[in-house]
Amino acid sequence: MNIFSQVIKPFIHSCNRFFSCEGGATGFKVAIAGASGGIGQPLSMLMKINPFVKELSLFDLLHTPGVAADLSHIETPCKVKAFMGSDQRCEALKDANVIIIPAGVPRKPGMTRDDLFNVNATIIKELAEAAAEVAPKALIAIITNPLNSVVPIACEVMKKANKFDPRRIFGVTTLDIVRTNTFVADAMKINPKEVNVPVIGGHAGNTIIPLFSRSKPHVSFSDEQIIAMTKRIQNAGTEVVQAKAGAGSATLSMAYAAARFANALMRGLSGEENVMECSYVATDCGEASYFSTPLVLGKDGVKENFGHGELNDFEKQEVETAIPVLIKNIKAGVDFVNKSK
Ligand SMILES: NC(=O)C1=CN([C@@H]2O[C@H](COP(=O)(O)OP(=O)(O)OC[C@H]3O[C@@H](n4cnc5c(N)ncnc54)[C@H](O)[C@@H]3O)[C@@H](O)[C@H]2O)C=CC1
Ligand SMILES: O=C([O-])CC(=O)C(=O)O
Repeated sequence: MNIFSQVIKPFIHSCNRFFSCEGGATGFKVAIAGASGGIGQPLSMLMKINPFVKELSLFDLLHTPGVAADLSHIETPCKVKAFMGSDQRCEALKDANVIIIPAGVPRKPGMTRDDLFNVNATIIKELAEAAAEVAPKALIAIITNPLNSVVPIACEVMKKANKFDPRRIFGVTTLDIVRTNTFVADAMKINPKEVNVPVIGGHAGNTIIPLFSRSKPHVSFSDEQIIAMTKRIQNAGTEVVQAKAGAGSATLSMAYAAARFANALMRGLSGEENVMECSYVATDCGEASYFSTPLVLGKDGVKENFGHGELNDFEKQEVETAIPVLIKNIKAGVDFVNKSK
């Protein structure tokens, strides 16, 4: 049996949310930092079988030669290269079109995402410094937590290096959308592929704001159902952390979500029109200087930021609650870079 034509190709066609490439397979270099981890390994596999990817550069402090050797046997044209240790960081990222960053520690039960700041802030700072030097035009998709703070860290580093382009740095919030679509589809007893609900704000607790008023298809949930579902989405990461009972946080669903987002970035890069995803980016649309909103993606990253658009009263209240939390999270990231001159 030919695994590629009989298994992977049909799988790719059935997953059009993260494998459609209408613009044609131009062939991009994708670098993954944190490639040996719980997210990094399945994400690397999904990139190896993505038709847009011609070169996959795997970077981590550990184990990348083994991960790369394993992936390199998959029968797709994409070439896989391994880079291990801090002294290979720059070589790994050099001239990448897309850099995806799941490097850093995950939560254990009882921890908040903010508890990861002390370790992960430095990791993001070092990776952003390397990207500024060797891949200043890359689209950078950051997964690492606390997302609300580390995206500002990457942007501040780029500003210092005079390489900042707000269109090119993204906090990946796609897992919140993926979860919302799944939970809505379950409640409506329909196929999740038919559901699309934007999720705005940030990526921690009550900064995660699903917009049921803009759900496609329209949902007619009661106020109680909306409140319960919003709380479940805001707590979904913790739900996985508790279920894994000390063995980390969401990895497989996150790898899926990151693959969907990276594919959207590459669809935009390849010239496809009307590619839309929500992501946490630098913005001047509101009170918080970083906010996740629906975006159109193009050849230079963000082509258009729609802001959060029209909200109902419940959603307005959720945004008001989120803003001071986001402002505090953003300040922590900005201060971290500016204090460690
Ligand atoms: N944005 C989101 O929706 C989500 C974010 N996350 C976050 O993603 C991050 C990674 O999670 P997992 O993959 O489960 O963790 P993991 O511990 O399984 O993997 C992290 C990997 O990063 C590597 N790493 C550590 N320091 C590094 C450095 N300086 N350079 C390159 N690689 C380095 C480690 O060696 C390890 O292989 C965590 O911070 C977690 O909180 C997790 C799920 C969802
Ligand atoms: O909850 C965590 O620590 C990981 C994460 O961000 C998520 O699953 O949404």
